[in-house]
Amino acid sequence: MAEIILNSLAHSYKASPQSREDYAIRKMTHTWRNGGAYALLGPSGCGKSTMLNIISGLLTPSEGEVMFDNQDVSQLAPQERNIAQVFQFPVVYDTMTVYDNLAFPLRNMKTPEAKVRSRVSEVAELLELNNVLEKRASNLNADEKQKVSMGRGLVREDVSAILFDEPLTVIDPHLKWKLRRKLRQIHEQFHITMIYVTHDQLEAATFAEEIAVMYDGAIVQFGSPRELFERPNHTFVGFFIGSPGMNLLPVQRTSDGNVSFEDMPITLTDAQRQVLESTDSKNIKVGIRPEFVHVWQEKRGDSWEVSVQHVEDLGTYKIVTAMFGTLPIKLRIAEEAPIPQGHTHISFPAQWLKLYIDEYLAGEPEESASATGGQDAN
Ligand SMILES: Nc1ncnc2c1ncn2[C@@H]1O[C@H](COP(=O)(O)OP(=O)(O)OP(=O)(O)O)[C@@H](O)[C@H]1O
Repeated sequence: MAEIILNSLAHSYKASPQSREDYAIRKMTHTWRNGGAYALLGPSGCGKSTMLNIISGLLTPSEGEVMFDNQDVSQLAPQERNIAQVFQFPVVYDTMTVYDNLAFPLRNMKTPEAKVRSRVSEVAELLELNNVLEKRASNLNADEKQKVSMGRGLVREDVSAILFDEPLTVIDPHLKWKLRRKLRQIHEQFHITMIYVTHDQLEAATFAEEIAVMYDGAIVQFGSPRELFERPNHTFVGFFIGSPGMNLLPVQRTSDGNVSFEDMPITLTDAQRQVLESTDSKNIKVGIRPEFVHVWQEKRGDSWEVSVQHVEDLGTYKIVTAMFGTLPIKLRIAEEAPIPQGHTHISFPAQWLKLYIDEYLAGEPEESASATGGQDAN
């Protein structure tokens, strides 16, 4: 097991990168603590696989260092790094039995056969592969093959970390949930550093204690699922996490230090006003999650009227789409709440109204500051 530090890391697939766009990973410093269960979450093409391959040594970064427990492993080959990697598609030896596939990484390290037996049977039991141990891998279905791939990652006790690159893609939907829970259980049992790449927020939240959200080659936030939900550090996190994502409203400054959206004044907190004053950026947004918008039957002093466009009944709650000025916004209302018709009134509780300057969260009270990715500018 190891703490993994990515130190001023950057990667470009181009021989002589010129601009920011030429980098698949923009310069960043990030620590994956020893024994943590992490998810690396982001859309297609944001650099997740590139980062995993740099950690495992399949790829040498163009800049920066990879440290395992203070040892610089940047120049070490994958086999010297003691990392297990499970890919999207199964990697098994078709001609071997399941038992021999699982035993392979241990035998490679000249582990005594008695130890191989006990470890293989432990992992086979965890992954419910006991009944197929004597089968040839070529006779397995896709689910079973991927379980064998995972088993080969899990069988060695001495690995520094296990990296999973969208490992459940080929797995039958009803088995996915079960396997995710299983991986979590395995983590609790063995406390191995695990990094799990996915573009699915639910998958990330069920597996990980902490999630690194990656966007455009950078980790834009690193935090618990709750932190990402309640305090998105970047507009992308607000938009990407949650269902539906955060409402983001482009706003203008007003002469009293607050902001307005399409001439509707929005009052900020003192901390938000202060930080707004300290910059002259014109890229200003406010964000509020559909869950936190207050919906009122009657007009109130601090409310705005919106016109209801659409109500989607999702059983335990409803999602209302309403026009706020010219912008459609989403409101989440409880199952038992009256369904707004025609026009309704909304307000934004100060605690949940977030300010974004140049897409990054600004003006939050210090004590609620969450961990961030610590990315350098590039
Ligand atoms: N071998 C390569 N050569 C050139 N460019 C590459 C290569 N591999 C990835 N890229 C580019 O690097 C960027 C990051 O890709 P990467 O595969 O790391 O993203 P990802 O988040 O894992 O995406 P996905 O979820 O689709 O696998 C993308 O723009 C991609 O096109």
